[in-house]
Amino acid sequence: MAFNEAELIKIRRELHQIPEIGMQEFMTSEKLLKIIKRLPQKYLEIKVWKTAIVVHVLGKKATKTIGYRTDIDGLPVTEETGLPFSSKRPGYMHACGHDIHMTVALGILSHFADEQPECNLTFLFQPSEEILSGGKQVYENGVLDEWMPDEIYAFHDNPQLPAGAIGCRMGTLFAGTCEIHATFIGKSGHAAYPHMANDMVVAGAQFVNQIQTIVSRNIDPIQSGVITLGHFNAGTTGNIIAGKCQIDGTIRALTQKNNLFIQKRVQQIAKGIEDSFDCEVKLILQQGGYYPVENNKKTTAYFIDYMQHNQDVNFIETAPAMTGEDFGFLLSKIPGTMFWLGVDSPYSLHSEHLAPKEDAIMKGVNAMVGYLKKRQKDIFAAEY
Ligand SMILES: CC(=O)N[C@@H](CCC[C@H](N)C(=O)O)C(=O)O
Repeated sequence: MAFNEAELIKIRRELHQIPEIGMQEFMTSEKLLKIIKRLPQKYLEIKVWKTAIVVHVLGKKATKTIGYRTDIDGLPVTEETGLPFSSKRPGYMHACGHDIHMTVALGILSHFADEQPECNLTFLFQPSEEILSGGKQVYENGVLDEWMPDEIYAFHDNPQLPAGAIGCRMGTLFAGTCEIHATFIGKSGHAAYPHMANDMVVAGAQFVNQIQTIVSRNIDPIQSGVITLGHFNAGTTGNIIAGKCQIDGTIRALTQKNNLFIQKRVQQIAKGIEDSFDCEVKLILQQGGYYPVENNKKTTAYFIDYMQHNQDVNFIETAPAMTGEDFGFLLSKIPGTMFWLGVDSPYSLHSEHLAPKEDAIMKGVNAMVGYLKKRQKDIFAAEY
């Protein structure tokens, strides 16, 4: 029997209590595996790679494979929701809702473990979406190879949409991102003798200010980009000149062209700081697999049409968002569609207060089971 709503909510709460960060999702992966092994195994084959799990469901007419991906990692956030099933791991939380993502995936899988699908289905329980591009790692290590999907789907939960609503759009859904890690190395010294030191607070502050001219002065205003430098650390106390400064941040752009252009400007500015402050700047720009999430024309038109015409689905056409997702990498290799699932919360993703509404879970499962059934039938009909 497919999991019912009460069973899924129980699973979600158990997963919520054991958040683990990217590539360290050991308890999560073990728990998922236990749940998957409770399902009828007749059509299933399971493969484990590090903390990733791939489940292949053998279809009746196994010529095509549809993929479905969920991420499984949590964040280094101290939960402050006050929920009775709050994180049991201090300092870690499912603050991006991946516990909801995993639960919906299990709900869909449980349906097709019970009722054999027409096409093959490949379910990917993917580690490390927030850091280290888990999707890229899985793909490049050949983990999907033997069950490679012909098309693939995934969602991200969205606190700003009503619980259970499906949001999507043709074209780009999310930005491509790139992490910035900049270390400024000068010379520390006494506050009274600046001429004998090389002050990295001043160099770092110049870097921050100059970076903020990239989007405002170099990007076409009709397009968009964001550079947020969320971490600045320098010095120890007020009367010592800091010889070192560490700045970390992230670039976001809706096209890969603009992302690469911003990366180039960050490099130029870092070089300029090095020259003008006579210091060393170690700059690391890390994009990994965080490409813009570009929805495939064909699968997305089909997806939107199905959701719009399904009376049980509250479909909302959404604008592009500056959030990032390493599903962008998988979509650069496999045609497919990413969408939002509304979870209705006044708090944003990554907030320590985020408490997604659980009635989104069953609505998400039903929408996707319905979609996958229809899609399989139509793929099969088109083939024969
Ligand atoms: C949905 C979401 O919040 N995704 C993350 C992805 C992180 C990308 C990477 N670590 C970076 O910061 O560039 C996001 O922050 O948008």
